[in-house]
Amino acid sequence: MTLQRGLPLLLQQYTALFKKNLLLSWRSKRATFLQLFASFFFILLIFCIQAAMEKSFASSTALKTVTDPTALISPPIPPCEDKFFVNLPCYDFVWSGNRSSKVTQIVNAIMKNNPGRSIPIEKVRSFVDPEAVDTWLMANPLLVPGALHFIERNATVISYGIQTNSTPEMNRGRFEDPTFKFQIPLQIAAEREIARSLIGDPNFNWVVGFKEFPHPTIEAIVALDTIGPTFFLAVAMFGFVLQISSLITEKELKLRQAMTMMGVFDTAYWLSWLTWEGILTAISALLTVLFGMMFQFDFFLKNSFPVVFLLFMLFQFNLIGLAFMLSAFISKSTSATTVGFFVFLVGFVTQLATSSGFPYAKKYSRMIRALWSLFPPNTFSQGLKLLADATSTPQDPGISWSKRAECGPNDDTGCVLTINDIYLWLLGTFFLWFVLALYFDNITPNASGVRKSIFYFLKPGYWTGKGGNRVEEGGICSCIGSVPPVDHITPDDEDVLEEETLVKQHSMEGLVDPNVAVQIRGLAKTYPGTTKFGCCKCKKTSPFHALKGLWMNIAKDQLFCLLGPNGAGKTTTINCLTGLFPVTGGDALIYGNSIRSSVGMSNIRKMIGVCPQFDILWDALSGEEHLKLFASIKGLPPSSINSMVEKSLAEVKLTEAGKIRAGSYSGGMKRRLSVAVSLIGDPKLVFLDEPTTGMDPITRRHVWDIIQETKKGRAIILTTHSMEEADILSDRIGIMAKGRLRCIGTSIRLKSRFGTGFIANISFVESNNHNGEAGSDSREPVKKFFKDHLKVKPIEENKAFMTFVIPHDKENLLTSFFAELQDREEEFGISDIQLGLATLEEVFLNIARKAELESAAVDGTMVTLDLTSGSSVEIPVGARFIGIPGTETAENPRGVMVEVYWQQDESGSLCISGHSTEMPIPENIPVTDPVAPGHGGVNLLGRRGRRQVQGIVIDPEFATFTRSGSTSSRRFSRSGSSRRFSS
Ligand SMILES: Nc1ncnc2c1ncn2[C@@H]1O[C@H](COP(=O)(O)OP(=O)(O)OP(=O)(O)O)[C@@H](O)[C@H]1O
Repeated sequence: MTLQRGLPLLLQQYTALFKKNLLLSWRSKRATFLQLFASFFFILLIFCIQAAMEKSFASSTALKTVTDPTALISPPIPPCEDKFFVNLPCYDFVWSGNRSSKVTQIVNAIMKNNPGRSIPIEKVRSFVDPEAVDTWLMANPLLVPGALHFIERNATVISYGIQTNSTPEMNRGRFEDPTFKFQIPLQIAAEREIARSLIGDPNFNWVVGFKEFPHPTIEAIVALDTIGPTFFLAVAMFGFVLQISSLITEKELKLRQAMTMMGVFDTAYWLSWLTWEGILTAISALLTVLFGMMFQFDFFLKNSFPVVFLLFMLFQFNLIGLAFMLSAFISKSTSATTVGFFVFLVGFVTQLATSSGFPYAKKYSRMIRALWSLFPPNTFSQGLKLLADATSTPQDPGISWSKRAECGPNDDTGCVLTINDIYLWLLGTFFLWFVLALYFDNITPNASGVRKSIFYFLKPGYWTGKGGNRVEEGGICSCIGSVPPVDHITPDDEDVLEEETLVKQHSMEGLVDPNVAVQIRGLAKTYPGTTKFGCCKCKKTSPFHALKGLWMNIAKDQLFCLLGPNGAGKTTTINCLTGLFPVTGGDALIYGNSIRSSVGMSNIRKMIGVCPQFDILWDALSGEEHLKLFASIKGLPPSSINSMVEKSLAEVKLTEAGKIRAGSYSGGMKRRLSVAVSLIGDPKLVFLDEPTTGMDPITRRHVWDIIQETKKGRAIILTTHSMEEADILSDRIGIMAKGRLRCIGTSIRLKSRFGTGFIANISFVESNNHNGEAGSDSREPVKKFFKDHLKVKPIEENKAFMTFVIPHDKENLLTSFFAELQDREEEFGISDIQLGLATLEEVFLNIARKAELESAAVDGTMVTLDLTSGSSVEIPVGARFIGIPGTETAENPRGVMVEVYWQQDESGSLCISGHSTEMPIPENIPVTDPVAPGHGGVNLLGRRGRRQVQGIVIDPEFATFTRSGSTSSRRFSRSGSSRRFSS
């Protein structure tokens, strides 16, 4: 099948990714609804706030057109309780000058003649002079709204003064003007009653009226002006947070990494997000303007539609660019809301400063304005201000499209920025964010801690596609220490050495065997140690050699199984081969393409399929959609995608579930889908990293069938922790430990070379009373037969069967031995004889133990073996047979020993699971102590502070003893390759 390349592939990827984005938004309806319709709720809120404000200012005639103003005629002195803020009991007014009887009469007349209400005596208080009033006021705050001070100068002159608080008061949105409410009524009353007193006519008519000018509406209440910037920033935050969260989720779940492995173009990835977010932003801005018009805001009605729409759209689009850039620095999708909240808070504060005039006025320097305008909420806030100013009074016509580059009539900033300038700023800063987003995306470490160099764009190869995609490790702010070289160790295993020699020979001769799919040439990977400089401390990690030089060939049409304990370097090998990690040394050729060259790697990506250890799935997409997406990314011809996807789903038995979202799949279904993804596009080389993890036995068998089927015509590299899986599926197995290949070959070869030997299972006929003998006695002859001929005892026995382990060195005796045993089956009461090789699990454990032992020898790692006898000895990690010092007796002149059983803990390290019963150390067994010379009885300080004895290490090569029981339960599986001797 010819895969798409170049521009058609870019377009195909772009379309598929765009569709993926659309589906993700569609599937998270609530979030998308909020992103699009949040403006409705905020505009409704602004509308309500505006209505409330208009209500509280209803008495203000500035908000109305006044053609026939009504006069305010001789307003009465109001009761003091009407004052907004007053302490009770209060006084309607106080006065001074009470030594004058004339003045007292005048005040009495004021109280009596107050229009509409006589003022009672207890509501008025008199004083001698103004100083006495001041002293009283000082001691009794908020008890009276005003004071009158009278002085009788002579018979025809009475002076008066008024004392009131002139500060207007606000209470719950109402406004109290002390001049009109208290001062003027007091003034009119005082003047009226002084005049009547002087004239001597108590009914003298004294009427004073107040009337404002007729006027049109002078001002409008624009709530949008004050709260608009904050509210619209909040609206834009929904899109911002969702965008950051989508991008980071794809990074966090390594979906981005998986797409990269499949050869996605960065351009297609970013453009697909940009277009989709552009569409959402445009719809959201359009809805904002329409809702604003629906609620009859002058801001939206008077300013021309494109002017307002463009401001909202460019602002939200700009924030999306900012989200792209910030996403490069965030590694957890849960942080998206925190980042959104932080940006909102900063925006809120800077918008407050902007609305107070900073720095968009001539008095501020251009530089400050430019820096301030980099943050989108600031320019947006200024844009809103310009549009709000242009509609602040009913007479203002708003800004039309043609006048967008002109300063408005109400512009009090000295015209430093027009709405058109704001568009240009928002557009310019968007491109700045976008370019920075691409740059930081490349130079900040991805989920695997890999990034490009900070000057990657300066390398010509980056632009020509020939190089420049090289990746390195460590954070931008971390210094990578020098990487110590890996010592080359000649493998001690003959098969590994042979493989290495063959590959080296091919490599030197420049030969590539046509049957070889992958040739690994001394692949080495060292994770660099880094030094991170924090504010108070310096964090150092040392370099770690994860791969120490791998040499091997993996043939076409072959399934190669890579086994090894946790941390052996299997995933690292796969990550290096798939180009996710840069290699430190060596190389690998995949169908002749070097993984060290970018061109080679881009060719390799087209011919590989990868099923990583983790599931590369979007919860919201169905199985079918996943396969279609990855098929498009790989460049399958569009016409073949549907049929290919159907076939793949059928292969992994997901046809029924194909339309269901992957989020509701079980763990096994997800793994099967990941396997299907790796096989899409008929890749020539497939990497399966623990593909059956988490599957039930039935599903696992099914996936094995799929793998068996797909083996034809392609190479598969499989890693697994299931020995059964490796045994069944693999053509060849390599076992790695501590970054090195420890053995390589077919399953049978490994079992025969590294297993304990042969396992013989003898089953007995049901009647245990054969030949008249009873109970276990009936089996004694069989035991004796094994002991006499092969010198082995049973490792397990019960009524029905016995199990013997026969060492390899007895192999030449086996044919005649089993022939005789078969002949005497009836005599021994045997119903079935099975002979098998040791299991792969045993091989694996032996190799892992050996590697641990080696590493313990280098590191000197010792552990304490607590013996059932109560004593304890220090032994090297991984040692199998241990002699106990000080146990020499006349009967056992060499002392006793135990076999130590090991298992791996959660971190993959070996730990003791038990030991056998003590047995005599046979004659002529060499004993070695790899850790401390002068073995046997070296005294060490034990973990409880006691002196502890170091055990004697006995070389397992010579330790061909039979086991006679153990302190831990050990089961020997009777599966594996076996020869069957059946009666
Ligand atoms: N990015 C990294 N930085 C530093 N060390 C790492 C990094 N990735 C892996 N390692 C180390 O490299 C070693 C090999 O890891 P790797 O994941 O290849 O092992 P593995 O054989 O695949 O193990 P498993 O069976 O658990 O998947 C481990 O000790 C691991 O801690």
